[in-house]
Amino acid sequence: MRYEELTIEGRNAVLEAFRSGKTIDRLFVLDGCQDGPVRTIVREAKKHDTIVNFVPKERLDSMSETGHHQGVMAYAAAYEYAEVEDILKIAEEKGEPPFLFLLDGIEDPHNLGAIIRTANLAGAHGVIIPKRRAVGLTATVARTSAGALNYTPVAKVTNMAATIEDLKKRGIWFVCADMGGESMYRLNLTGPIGLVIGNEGEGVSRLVKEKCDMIASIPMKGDIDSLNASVATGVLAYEIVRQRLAKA
Ligand SMILES: C[S@@+](CC[C@H](N)C(=O)[O-])C[C@H]1O[C@@H](n2cnc3c(N)ncnc32)[C@H](O)[C@@H]1O
Repeated sequence: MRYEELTIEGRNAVLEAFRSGKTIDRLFVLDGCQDGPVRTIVREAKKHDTIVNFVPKERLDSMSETGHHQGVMAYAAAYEYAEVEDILKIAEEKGEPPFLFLLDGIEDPHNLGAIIRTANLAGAHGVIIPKRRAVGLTATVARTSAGALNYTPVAKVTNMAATIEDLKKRGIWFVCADMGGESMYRLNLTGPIGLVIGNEGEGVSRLVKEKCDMIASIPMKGDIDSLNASVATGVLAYEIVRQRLAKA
């Protein structure tokens, strides 16, 4: 495991962090804020022996990375990046064929957070992101994931193409999401699978695309050229879920 500092902002994200057992060092609450959800969070903090600081709005605003603290912020001791092996182990323990998301350079933290949220709810075992030229696990990512980041492991790798090559040897098939591929409705997406999603501007890099076994497209009928990366992830992930359920 590798560690990074993490600021958690927003009521839902902070509450989920407590409930998932994450170690929260300090909780900051807007002075005078006493409504039900905030009282629940403060109760959780006391249960976990977390220091609670009541601070003025200006202090919270100056600490906030996202501007959306909703009167509640927390410092987590660390965020744990998983290893790819940890993700495979989760699939094995659940007795399920691995279902992974590989993000080839997502830069927008809102997209990454939304994708982690989808990964969690679609039953993906983990998310793999590259070390360079991509957003990492920031406070905005944590907040946008709506707590999913506490449950869905995220691994960082140096070389996405090499990771795919390695995982292919272990029986995982890779489907590249791209506008110029085969309709996703005609592909068999039921086996151990890695869904590869491209960068918001450049799409999936040539090297990574070449390593993939299939290229899947979501049919588009409108006038513009592509879906948002997190929307495309959601649509494809749920086609994978549908096919797996239909086969079960
Ligand atoms: C905003 S798109 C990238 C658009 C970029 N201009 C390009 O030409 O690739 C971000 C990613 O979302 C996925 N995506 C978007 N629309 C898609 C579609 N209709 N079918 C499959 N994947 C799609 C792809 O993985 C794509 O790389």
